[in-house]
Amino acid sequence: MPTVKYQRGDKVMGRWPGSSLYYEVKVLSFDAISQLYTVIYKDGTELELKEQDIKSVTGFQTRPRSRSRSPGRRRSRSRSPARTTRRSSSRTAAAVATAAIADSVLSTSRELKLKDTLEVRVSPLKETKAAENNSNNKHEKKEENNTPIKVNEKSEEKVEADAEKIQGRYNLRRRKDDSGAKPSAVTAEQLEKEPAQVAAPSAAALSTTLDFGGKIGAYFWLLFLPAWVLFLALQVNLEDPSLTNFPPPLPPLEAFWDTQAFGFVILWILFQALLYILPVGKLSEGMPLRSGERLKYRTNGFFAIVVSAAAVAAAVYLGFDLTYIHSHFLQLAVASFLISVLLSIYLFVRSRYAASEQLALGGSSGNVVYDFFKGHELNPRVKNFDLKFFCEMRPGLIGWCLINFAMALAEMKQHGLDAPSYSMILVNLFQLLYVADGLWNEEAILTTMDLMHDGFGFMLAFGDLVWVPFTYTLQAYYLVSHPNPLSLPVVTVIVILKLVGFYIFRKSNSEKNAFRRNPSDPKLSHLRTIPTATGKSLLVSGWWGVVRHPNYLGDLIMALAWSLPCGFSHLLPWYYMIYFIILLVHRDSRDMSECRRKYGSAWDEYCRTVRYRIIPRVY
Ligand SMILES: NC(=O)C1=CN([C@@H]2O[C@H](COP(=O)(O)OP(=O)(O)OC[C@H]3O[C@@H](n4cnc5c(N)ncnc54)[C@H](OP(=O)(O)O)[C@@H]3O)[C@@H](O)[C@H]2O)C=CC1
Ligand SMILES: CC(C)CCC[C@@H](C)[C@H]1CC=C2C3=C(CC[C@@]21C)[C@@]1(C)CC[C@H](O)C(C)(C)[C@@H]1CC3
Repeated sequence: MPTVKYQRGDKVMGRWPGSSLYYEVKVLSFDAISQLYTVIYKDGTELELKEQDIKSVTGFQTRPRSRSRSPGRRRSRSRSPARTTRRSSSRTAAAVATAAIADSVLSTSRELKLKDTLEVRVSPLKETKAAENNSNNKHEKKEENNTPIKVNEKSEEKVEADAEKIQGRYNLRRRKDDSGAKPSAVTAEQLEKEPAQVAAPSAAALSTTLDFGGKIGAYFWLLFLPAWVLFLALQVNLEDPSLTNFPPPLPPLEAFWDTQAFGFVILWILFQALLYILPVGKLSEGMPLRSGERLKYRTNGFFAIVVSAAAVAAAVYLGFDLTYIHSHFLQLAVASFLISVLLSIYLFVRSRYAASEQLALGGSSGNVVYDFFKGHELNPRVKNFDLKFFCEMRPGLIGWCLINFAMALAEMKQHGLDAPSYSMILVNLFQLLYVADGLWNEEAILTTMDLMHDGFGFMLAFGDLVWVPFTYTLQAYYLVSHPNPLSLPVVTVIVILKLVGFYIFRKSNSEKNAFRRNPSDPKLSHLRTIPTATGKSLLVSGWWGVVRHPNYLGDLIMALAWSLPCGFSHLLPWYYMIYFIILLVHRDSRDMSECRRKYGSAWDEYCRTVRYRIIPRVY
């Protein structure tokens, strides 16, 4: 850090975002582009601060306070993270944040009513202690959902809202670093005893660690993913689709391209775009961005799938042969691939001109190939048209159902059936339910990792436009030429399995979504939570108290129910299940690092309380 005011390793006073309180912090790094310092508080919480929010220890003076304060508040206020970690391990940055937020709110609003509420709110020692007890699996004392108080829900909401606003105003930024560093593992003692180690981590540790195998990985995935789709598309048509048939017979080069197929894909995307922009349905707010802004999204996905179904029915009625999709699967996939590449190039170029506030943290490695692959801009929009949201929820997802339906028609045509087979019906209905449910609850996608954290680049563009419609449909495609008759009892068992998975998936996703949208929701008041330094809490009972990713568990059970109708003669229809296990295990570990960095010791406490990641007592 050559020309910056504070150097790596300096002990300085850092303002707690949203408050006028300063705590001792160590400078870890400085980012010349964003002009932000990454600092570490004594309890291990890492934040990014602007220079104006940092003061040198020597020049620092405690602000004299003339306002009268209750003993509760005084006690809470007098503790810095530093003192806390040394004296009482129960005091986390969460408590500090609560005090800080309350302090700021009080400074700006002197309404007596709010102050009264905050007097209760800012006595977090007890609650934090309770949370700690929970973490030791004692759970005797129930921590209420709207911890630390359950006195005045209205005021609580106001405080949450203020906290959000404040965070936005102060541009609170987290450090993107996938090194797996555990902030909470860095104790005050370490800061005292091993300043060199903590204050000056290696360059490697400080540099942004890259997902997906880094730069080399990006080259690999760029080549492997399209090749893999091609491989599967060629395999599924073989009489004996098997890994032993490698390489599958390649068709002549000209067979890969069909201008008409390309035209159909373009038409489909335009049609979906038209439905997306229609002023029908709700305008939902996304989660607050770093700037504090909340983007609006037109969540009319269910309307889009209903209109699409009507349009497809009309086309069939008018004589369009949908089995074209079966016979031109490869050409449609190639056309979609081309579109995803063009889109990714556009996204990459525009990300170069995007303001730093609009970029995803960690999306920039400086390496063109990696940045192209991973995506850099968080919410690329053309006017109000959100490209990431649109691509993730519309053409590919609804296209998946369209292709499945076309496979059912192809099966009937190929085998001269009056109706599709049981296995085909199950696969079609199960996956239609999954997609329709996703579109019905479209707002919930706004609290998922992809929308909140990931940049939009090749990985998601390809994933949304090629991977989903052309690999998630392989079970239906497989059944066209590999019938698998099912008895009614087997059908019943598979249906029950699907419903169980769906119940877990939907309930857990809705619980988290409702909690993130309104932590004071009375319907969730029976749930225990852990407060965190960011002002957000973590659910520690209910679905999110069973395992850390109950939604993944439900999703995996559903995936099993999708493969079972295809039988056990080949591995290919089980491909989705295998891929999905790998994807979700990887997503879970990405999310773990992200949450650990975000929530520090509170996350570790959550992990101690909820020990298993996806499958209770197994994993
Ligand atoms: N079919 C498919 O191909 C795929 C399906 N999916 C499905 O999509 C859905 C979304 O998945 P994904 O985005 O990966 O992950 P989640 O919806 O599980 O989101 C993870 C986020 O939830 C929040 N969170 C974690 N633990 C808690 C807790 N205890 N209390 C409150 N909030 C918590 C954190 O965000 P914060 O604290 O910042 O709010 C965390 O980053 C899942 O159901 C998944 O199965 C996902 C990928 C592919
Ligand atoms: C190409 C890569 C190897 C992997 C790309 C991953 C993407 C295909 C998935 C990432 C997250 C997704 C989600 C859904 C579809 C698959 C992708 C895009 C989802 C929209 C499916 C429907 C669900 O109901 C959902 C919960 C809304 C899903 C959200 C995540």
